[in-house]
Amino acid sequence: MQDKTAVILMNTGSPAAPTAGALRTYLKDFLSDPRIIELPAWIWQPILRGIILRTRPAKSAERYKKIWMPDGSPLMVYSQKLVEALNERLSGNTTVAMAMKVGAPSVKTTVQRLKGEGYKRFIFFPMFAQYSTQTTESCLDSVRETENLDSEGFSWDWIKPYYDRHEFIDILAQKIALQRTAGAHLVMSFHGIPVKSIKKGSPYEHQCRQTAFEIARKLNLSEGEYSIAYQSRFGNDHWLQPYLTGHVEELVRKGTKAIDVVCLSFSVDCLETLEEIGIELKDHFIRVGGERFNLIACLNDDPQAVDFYLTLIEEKLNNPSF
Ligand SMILES: C=CC1=C(C)c2cc3[nH]c(cc4nc(cc5[nH]c(cc1n2)c(C)c5CCC(=O)O)C(CCC(=O)O)=C4C)c(C)c3C=C
Ligand SMILES: [Fe+2]
Ligand SMILES: [Fe+2]
Repeated sequence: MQDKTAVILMNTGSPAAPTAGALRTYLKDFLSDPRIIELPAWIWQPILRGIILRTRPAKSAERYKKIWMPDGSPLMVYSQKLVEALNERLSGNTTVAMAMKVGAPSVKTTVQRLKGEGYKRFIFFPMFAQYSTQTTESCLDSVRETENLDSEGFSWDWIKPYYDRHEFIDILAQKIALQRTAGAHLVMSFHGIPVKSIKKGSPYEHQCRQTAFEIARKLNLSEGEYSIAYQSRFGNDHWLQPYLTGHVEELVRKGTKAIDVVCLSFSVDCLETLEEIGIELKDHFIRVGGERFNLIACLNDDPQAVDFYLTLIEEKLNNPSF
């Protein structure tokens, strides 16, 4: 009989509550990750502790309050729904759980719990379609830091980025087609990262563009009907361009009055989609002269997405090299 296998969905994680105190703990952890801020600690930590952690927690808490759900942050609520949907479809020796890079549940506590329940094989599934050191690799760092995963009798592997998988493209194209508004320009938004990461060899930009081009091809969109932009710039470094805010201003200047925005770096809706795009960007678009703004939902626990994630999990389960 095969060893009991646990599949662990991974994401960045959310604060425990939409309060300044919880945000301080969360941001301290998040922004101390050398994958996120690639500066030597002796330069970065005084800035983080002396400036950022004095001002950002309260501001971020106000943003989280706007989108917080009765059961928690949208990221955690949708991730939990995904875990439940996948568990309903998997039987026998395989279970699905989640673990977050920052906050709870951590990889360490999740693995400890599952080991206690007799699980021997672990498949980690970073829920990011495009590879980046800031997300995928940061999640894998916490796996590597988890004690005894490589010890006798245990094994682990991970599911690779799926930015160009035809099932993924097909599902997204279908969702976009269903949620589009007539005559609107489609903005495909990806999370930004610093350009210096690309110069060091990150495939992230290439993978984002592949996702976008494949979706555009599937939807038969011509060049003027869609565009790519990068959201959420943090700090003063050069990040991937065009920056989303300036990009929508430019669209309005050129006469576009209606846009649909789809956020393709995220598997589930979160602060960065619901508040940053759905509230802040929408307000900005209307303020600068836009008329119709429509945010297309992430895949979340959509049944077709669940089918696709099952395919990726089953491919890994059946991989004899595991
Ligand atoms: C330099 C800073 C950051 C980089 C680079 C970055 C890349 C990056 N992030 C995501 C996805 C998520 N980020 C989330 C929260 C979050 N991210 C940063 C900073 C960087 N991210 C901060 C400071 C925060 C905290 C929130 C805030 O105060 O702005 C989240 C969680 C959101 C939630 O709902 O809880 C996600 C998801 C991607 C995909 C990405 C690069 C590819
Ligand atoms: Fe982020
Ligand atoms: Fe962000």
